[in-house]
Amino acid sequence: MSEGLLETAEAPSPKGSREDALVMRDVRVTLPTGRGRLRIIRDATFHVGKGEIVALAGESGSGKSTSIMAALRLLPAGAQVEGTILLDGQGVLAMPKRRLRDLRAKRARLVFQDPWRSLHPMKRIGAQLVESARTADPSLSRDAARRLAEQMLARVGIPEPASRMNSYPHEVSGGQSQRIVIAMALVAGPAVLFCDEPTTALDVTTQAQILELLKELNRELGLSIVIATHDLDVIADLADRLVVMYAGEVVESGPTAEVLTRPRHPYTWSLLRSAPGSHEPGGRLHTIEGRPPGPAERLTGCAFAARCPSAHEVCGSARPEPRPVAPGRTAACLLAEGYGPITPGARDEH
Ligand SMILES: Nc1ncnc2c1ncn2[C@@H]1O[C@H](COP(=O)(O)OP(=O)(O)OP(=O)(O)O)[C@@H](O)[C@H]1O
Repeated sequence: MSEGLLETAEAPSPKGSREDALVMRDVRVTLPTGRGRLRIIRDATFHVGKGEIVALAGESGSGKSTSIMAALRLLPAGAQVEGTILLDGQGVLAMPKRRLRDLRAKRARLVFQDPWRSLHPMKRIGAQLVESARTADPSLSRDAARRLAEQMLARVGIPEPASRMNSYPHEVSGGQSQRIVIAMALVAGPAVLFCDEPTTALDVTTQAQILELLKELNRELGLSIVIATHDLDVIADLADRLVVMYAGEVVESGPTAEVLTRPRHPYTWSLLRSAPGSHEPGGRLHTIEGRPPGPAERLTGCAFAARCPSAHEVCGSARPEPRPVAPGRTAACLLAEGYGPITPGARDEH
């Protein structure tokens, strides 16, 4: 778990520095299962700059949630995490439990897909907000915490916040609950907000409103946001940078607009092609054929090779490492550098 290299990094590097909100470097996660210990994350490297919104994208099971839980050290008992994780400038993996709890109460907060997971059903909303504020700052008086809670409820768009404080979670809608969960995070004054599919359980209109709220909070408070999603449409408008994951690996990363318009990894290209809204002129929606390899499968080459429209023979036997392919961009594809941008039918061209 060496952090030596990062200590000397001054300017933001492709792999991040202590100045970043989050640095994940060569992170490997294994989990104990009925089938033995399985490797869930393989050498994942990415960073989230201060004030940046970074999306983790990929199909279900690609390792987005596990990466977030590893960053917060919230993985189930028995999980083994190797590599380097710096959250708000602090090494997470060797951190004593008390400091870790402090970090999670104040500086790094998590918003789940299901707001009910964060709200106590039997406690009034106001009491939960006050508790969150006072856990983060025990010097805060009950009155000051209530005022802050009301302010934050208003900030996230809850009408009549003072009277809402007296409601129970079951008395508000799903969209409002998610706003309340975000307010619960905000009263702590966090530096980083982790959002794991924060809008998947919501209807389309509410989804758009929550995403707009996240954007505003990022702009106004300088909040760094890490958002896991399998929905490329969601991130296109929200994220500054995109980290694409496949089978527990980071296969591509870079500024969102660039990655979405000129993907350098065939998986990103396939994902884009399969996204709703990217219909071909005939109106056909594509799906990526086949399935990603599971964590129990032994890989000799590229994890995407079996499904890749551009695969060469070498892809089945050589494992690609993420490499810089343009300023601020990486791709883990043997073809990304030597063969230029990935396009349909690329295999036929070589
Ligand atoms: N506690 C666990 N025990 C065993 N395997 C797990 C556990 N948690 C996750 N996994 C496995 O780890 C892999 C990555 O899961 P993860 O939930 O991180 O993916 P994801 O990209 O967030 O997917 P989703 O979009 O469905 O949430 C999957 O193969 C999953 O089955």
